[in-house]
Amino acid sequence: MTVKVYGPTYASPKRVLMCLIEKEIDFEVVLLDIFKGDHKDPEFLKLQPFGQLPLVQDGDYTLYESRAIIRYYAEKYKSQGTDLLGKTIEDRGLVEQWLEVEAQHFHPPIYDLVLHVLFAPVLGTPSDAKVIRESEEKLGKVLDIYEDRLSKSKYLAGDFFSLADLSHLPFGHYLMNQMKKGYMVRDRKHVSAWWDDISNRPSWNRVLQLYQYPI
Ligand SMILES: N[C@@H](CCC(=O)N[C@@H](CS(=O)(=O)O)C(=O)NCC(=O)O)C(=O)O
Repeated sequence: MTVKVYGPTYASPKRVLMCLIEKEIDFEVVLLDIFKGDHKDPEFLKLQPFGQLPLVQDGDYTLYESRAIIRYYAEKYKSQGTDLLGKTIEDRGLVEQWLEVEAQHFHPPIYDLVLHVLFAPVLGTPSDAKVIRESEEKLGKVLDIYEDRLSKSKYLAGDFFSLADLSHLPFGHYLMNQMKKGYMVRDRKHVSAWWDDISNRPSWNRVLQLYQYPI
């Protein structure tokens, strides 16, 4: 049964697409338009009660929350494609640690920047300069910690590319491209080298080639 990924053009679903490509898992997609409210359609809400993307359907198994989905497939298909979880339980602990750091420390400020810098002008919602300034300050402090970590380790969890690195790509792409805030990465030598390494992976370039961002 082919995995069905809902909402491939949006950022969080791109986490899932990259994981599936790295694990050599076939998939098909279901296009939805957030700007038309497709994600709030009652039929979709029966599958994803929070009305967010992604959702995946794998036969009669349905899953949402992008980070849960990538953990599921990385584990289920551990023996094929790229090993994204490390070799030992200690490796796995560090993969989980940096996945949580991405979700709890990297994502919130960058998500606020995306909303206030990119989406606000399109949606006609407020673009709050104070939120933008504070989010950039918070993100800068997070990236300083990344700079220290990546001065000692090629990737976040160790000397291997993992889900932790992968999880940063969809919103990091916004920072480096649409938001034109690449200086936040380029001003940090080790973060910059790390970003160039992970964002040049064929799997990520395949995702970008297949499914354009909406903004
Ligand atoms: N924690 C969720 C967040 C998903 C999420 O915020 N998706 C956005 C799209 S994107 O920001 O990832 O591009 C969405 O559905 N937004 C619509 C909404 O929140 O109403 C995940 O990681 O799957």
